[in-house]
Amino acid sequence: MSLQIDAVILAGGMARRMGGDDKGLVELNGKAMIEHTIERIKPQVKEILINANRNQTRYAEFGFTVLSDEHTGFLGPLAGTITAMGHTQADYLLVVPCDCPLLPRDLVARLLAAIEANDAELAVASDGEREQPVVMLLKPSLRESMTAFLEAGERKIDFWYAKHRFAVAAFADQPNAFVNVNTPEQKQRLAAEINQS
Ligand SMILES: Nc1nc2c(ncn2[C@@H]2O[C@H](COP(=O)(O)OP(=O)(O)OP(=O)(O)O)[C@@H](O)[C@H]2O)c(=O)[nH]1
Ligand SMILES: [Mg+2]
Repeated sequence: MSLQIDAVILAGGMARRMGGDDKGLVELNGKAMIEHTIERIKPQVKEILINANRNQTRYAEFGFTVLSDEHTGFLGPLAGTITAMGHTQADYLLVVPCDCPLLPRDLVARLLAAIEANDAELAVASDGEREQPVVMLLKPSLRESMTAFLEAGERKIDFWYAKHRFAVAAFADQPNAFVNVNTPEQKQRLAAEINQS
């Protein structure tokens, strides 16, 4: 029996560095930023959930369920992850941000392999040097632990998963995999690179 894997794309932040524009919806090379992420992730999972705290109607136009944070007040990516964990029946939930348009096409396969090889509860991606805390595959049953952590006032995902059996999947062979767009300048630079490639 094969495992069911769903994904949540986190687009629930304030995007202050983007100047307040909704980061998932800003245009990058003719598409909304989140559409790049959707294209990379869709072939790898069963269902996609989009986590957004504004412009929900626009996000719904992509054809997936849109969820807003249960814990309101922009408490960070943990809040969006907790919400999605409560809305999936999958064996594993893939968590990715909306602002990494070049995510690996073998992201799920390698995160899952890392979990299985290490008998871990979750796996986090790494670019070979640094862990990418918003890119992980985890069991939805970890929801209670994550909720307790958030409700204790904690916000940092890497501090949370450090308390669990976690594995790291390195993607050193894909140098651009986790290129992250936080500012209009980073967006322009990436657009130019994509056009050249
Ligand atoms: N659900 C939810 N997601 C968040 C929240 N804050 C950040 N995120 C998401 O976490 C990921 C990484 O966050 P950042 O790159 O810092 O995005 P951001 O917070 O919108 O941007 P800045 O305000 O410029 O830091 C992005 O996919 C965000 O959408 C939040 O309060 N709730
Ligand atoms: Mg932020």
